[in-house]
Amino acid sequence: MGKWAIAIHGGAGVDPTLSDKAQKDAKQLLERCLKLGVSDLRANKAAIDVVERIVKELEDDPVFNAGKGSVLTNKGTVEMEASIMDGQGRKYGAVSGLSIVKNPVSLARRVMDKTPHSYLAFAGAEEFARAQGVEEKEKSYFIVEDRKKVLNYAKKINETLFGYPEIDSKTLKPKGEVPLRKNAQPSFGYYRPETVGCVVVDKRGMCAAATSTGGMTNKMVGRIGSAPIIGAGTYACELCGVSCTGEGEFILRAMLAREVAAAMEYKGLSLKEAVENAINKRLDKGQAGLIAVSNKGEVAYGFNSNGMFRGFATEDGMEIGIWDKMFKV
Ligand SMILES: NC(=O)C[C@H](N)C(=O)O
Repeated sequence: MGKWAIAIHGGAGVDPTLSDKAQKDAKQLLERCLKLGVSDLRANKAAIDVVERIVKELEDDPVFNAGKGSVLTNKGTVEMEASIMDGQGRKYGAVSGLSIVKNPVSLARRVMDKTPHSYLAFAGAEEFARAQGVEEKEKSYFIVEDRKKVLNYAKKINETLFGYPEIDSKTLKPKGEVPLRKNAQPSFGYYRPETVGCVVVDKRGMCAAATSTGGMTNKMVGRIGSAPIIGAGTYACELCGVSCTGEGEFILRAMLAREVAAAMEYKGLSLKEAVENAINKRLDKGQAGLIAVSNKGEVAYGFNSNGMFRGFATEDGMEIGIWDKMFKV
């Protein structure tokens, strides 16, 4: 039997004014999810089942931007999306435009397992969800108060911002100078990214990846980001599993997740080298991060944002971090 490994993220780009309590809540959630993943892996569960289970947990908790607690569109609605990929056979399923499905990642899994297709969106995806009997919730279940405040704030200020301005968490106004986006691309703010993802290699050396998100605050209704797109937000093959987070438009252009796998496959780079290559060379613009595992049981991560909620576990232990440093737990 080979070495298992698991990594999770709760989004790249962290509000610099994030309270200690919010940081603690995020770390506790990451730790709880890692522990669940570790016990599943020790019990010989398959990588694809573990990534689905852990992303479900992350969706159910309002701490991050996925499932309950998703960020809001420019119309104040929720449009969730998710994808899952099994490295064994390179099978993939994705969903977008969900407003009542409790666990988008599980619907993505059903698209992969139970349809001849790979990707369902909006009304068709929700019709499929109903036919499958997956759990649904009222629209209000997904919307938490804090996300409304952030949407109002995003609407009030200049929409062509780059990354995070320093935000005073009480007044929700920028502290000091607001960094203006150079070469503005997407014309919406970038607040509370916090997408979630999980990558796993199980004891048999099988890799899997899953990513789930509400997208970006103030996104146009109908906008699809990187999280559900194969090769951009999520990728898994025989060599590795990758989940990305950050400014979707740039992740899409870079095909960031596939870039890690391709560098390993065709250039023979190690997992760590391939991750560094993707973050440093393929992301010319935009803030993003990613987590990855290899079929040898290695873990790697990288980000060019001011931080990334993340954690990983191997037989050697468990580490969690938000800013530059990782801490053993
Ligand atoms: N925070 C994120 O990771 C957002 C996601 N990549 C998107 O573009 O929707």
